[in-house]
Amino acid sequence: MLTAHNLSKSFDALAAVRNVSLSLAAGEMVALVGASGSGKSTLLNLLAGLLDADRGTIRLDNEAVAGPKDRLVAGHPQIRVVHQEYQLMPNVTIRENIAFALRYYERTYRDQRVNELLRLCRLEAVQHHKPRETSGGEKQRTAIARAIAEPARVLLLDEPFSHLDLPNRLLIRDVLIDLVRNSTTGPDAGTACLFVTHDASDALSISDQIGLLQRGRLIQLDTPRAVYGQPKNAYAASLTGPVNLIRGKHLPSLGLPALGNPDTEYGLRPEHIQIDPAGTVSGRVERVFFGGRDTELLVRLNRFVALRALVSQTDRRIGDEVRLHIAQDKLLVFS
Ligand SMILES: Nc1ncnc2c1ncn2[C@@H]1O[C@H](COP(=O)(O)OP(=O)(O)OP(=O)(O)O)[C@@H](O)[C@H]1O
Repeated sequence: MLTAHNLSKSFDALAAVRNVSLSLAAGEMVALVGASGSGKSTLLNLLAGLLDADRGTIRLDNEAVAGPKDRLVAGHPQIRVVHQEYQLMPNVTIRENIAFALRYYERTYRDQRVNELLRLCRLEAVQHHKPRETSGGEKQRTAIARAIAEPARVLLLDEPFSHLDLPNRLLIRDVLIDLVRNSTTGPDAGTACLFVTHDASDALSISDQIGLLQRGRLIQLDTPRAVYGQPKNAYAASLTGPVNLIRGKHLPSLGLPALGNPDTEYGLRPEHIQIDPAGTVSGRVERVFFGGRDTELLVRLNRFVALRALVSQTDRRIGDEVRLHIAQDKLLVFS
């Protein structure tokens, strides 16, 4: 549906987006993940038609999405964007900000739809406040409510959950999932959503595909399971969840066979290292990170190697000696 082909964008000498191709299908959620400065917002603005690409093309169905230099009004009417700064109108209320997106609709429908969006995004209590009288999370939810007020083909969201507390984060995640999943069966069939996030758990849990950006390049685009289970490199592994990075020369101290170049990095997810009295290596607990559902331990094996292990036992203390079982077949070998 939305297809980008070989997109590139530089700011002077800095190549912010390099030769990126991707496509979004109707009913699909795609998460864009990358380190700060890796080009996520630039790519989002290119896809939205808000920034002119140096090279490459963008198409929505069969129509070219033009950049601002070729349009009277920047952007595309069927592509909605939520920026990191929200861009709310400062002098009108939250309610009026949302209603503005529905200004071409008849009054009764508009009022009813605004009420529905206020309820959906838990904004009823602040509907008569101006943006400056609301919290960061309320502003963020207003920007999202405004973006989803009427059906669109594409939603592009730049860190849509960054200011939300956990209950609101889960709420808005559900709102977006429902909207995107149900869009293919409704009369206005087919919304696709691409969202930028720094949070691996959001990317893994609600997207159909994760795109990983590294210094402007899309280094991996695949399902959450594939990206988490077979990350392309150490950077991809670290962005998608906790990982132990181990140099080849240290593998034997983990009871693993030496592989390839001694300086090559390998990865091991903490959940693949377990406390086991029959385990092949031993170490001393150096830190304990209580996580509610489980606990992560930092276990020092020797001067050079300390491993994070995800364990269900919550009674381990700093200084405890433990034996570890390492799932050898789960060693991440990067391409
Ligand atoms: N208008 C601009 N002029 C010059 N450089 C820019 C401009 N916009 C972005 N950049 C640079 O391009 C690179 C990519 O920026 P971008 O905002 O796309 O990164 P990002 O991945 O969204 O970062 P963050 O996660 O911190 O928001 C950065 O080095 C940034 O400084």
